[in-house]
Amino acid sequence: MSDASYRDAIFSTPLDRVARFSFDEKVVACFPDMIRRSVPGYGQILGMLGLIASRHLRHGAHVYDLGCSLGAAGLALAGTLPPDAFRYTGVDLSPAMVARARETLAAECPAHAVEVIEGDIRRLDYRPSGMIVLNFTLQFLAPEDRDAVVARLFEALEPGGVLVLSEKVKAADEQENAWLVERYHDFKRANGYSEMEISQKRTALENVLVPDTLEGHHERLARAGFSRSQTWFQFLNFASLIAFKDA
Ligand SMILES: Nc1ncnc2c1ncn2[C@@H]1O[C@H](C[S@+](CC[C@H]([NH3+])C(=O)[O-])CC(=O)[O-])[C@@H](O)[C@H]1O
Ligand SMILES: O=C(O)C(=O)Cc1ccccc1
Repeated sequence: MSDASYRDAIFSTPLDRVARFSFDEKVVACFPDMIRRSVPGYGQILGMLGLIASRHLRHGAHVYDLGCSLGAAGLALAGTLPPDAFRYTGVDLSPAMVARARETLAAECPAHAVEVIEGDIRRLDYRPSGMIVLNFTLQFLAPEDRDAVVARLFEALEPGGVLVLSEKVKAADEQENAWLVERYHDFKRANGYSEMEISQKRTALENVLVPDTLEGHHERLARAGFSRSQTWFQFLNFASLIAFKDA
């Protein structure tokens, strides 16, 4: 097993048939580079997680990071909060991600209470938690599965708990959406992706990453029981929301 991280060149050669995007070994090997060059505001959102936790998390509470990939949210929390401040469970469906996340967290924050489990967030038996992070994960679930998952997360949160939900979003207005998508492609070009990479990845993500509107997210959070939710971050068509469970 290697802990090297590579530049994302997954869609850089022409493919006869572009397969559906999946979180396999090839993606894991270049994931930090891929997400940094492909998700506007990714680093800033992670940087805020520790600050949000230090304001909202009861000392020693449990935190879930659902669709944790390489455990970046766990690393961000451990970088801000002392070892006794929280217990962290990262969950991911991809065995390759889970293996790599375990190695990284063990090496980077050995004093913190962190674990990573391989599992499907649609079927997990959730334990009571003070904070739940869904950082760019809900967008990969089939739209018909999203309501039930968010409702179960509301039930798992303790009174006063928070859900942080980051997502690629679409605008309801067609012209507004087209402008955001075009500027997002400019953002990718500026980060070194070619026309071919942008277009082949777009094809690979069709029906795999299905964005909702921001309004759709707030409505779903309200249906799940959250009395209050707000958008605290947006950079082009990428946004992060926080939802509060009453104390
Ligand atoms: N049903 C599922 N159950 C569990 N995991 C899933 C499921 N479906 C997809 N995943 C996992 O959700 C993650 C989405 S990436 C999250 C980034 C991370 N949060 C980060 O802050 O770096 C987002 C992106 O790559 O744009 C992948 O690791 C999938 O295996
Ligand atoms: O790259 C894209 O087009 C995205 O929408 C973001 C992304 C980042 C990492 C994996 C899948 C999608």
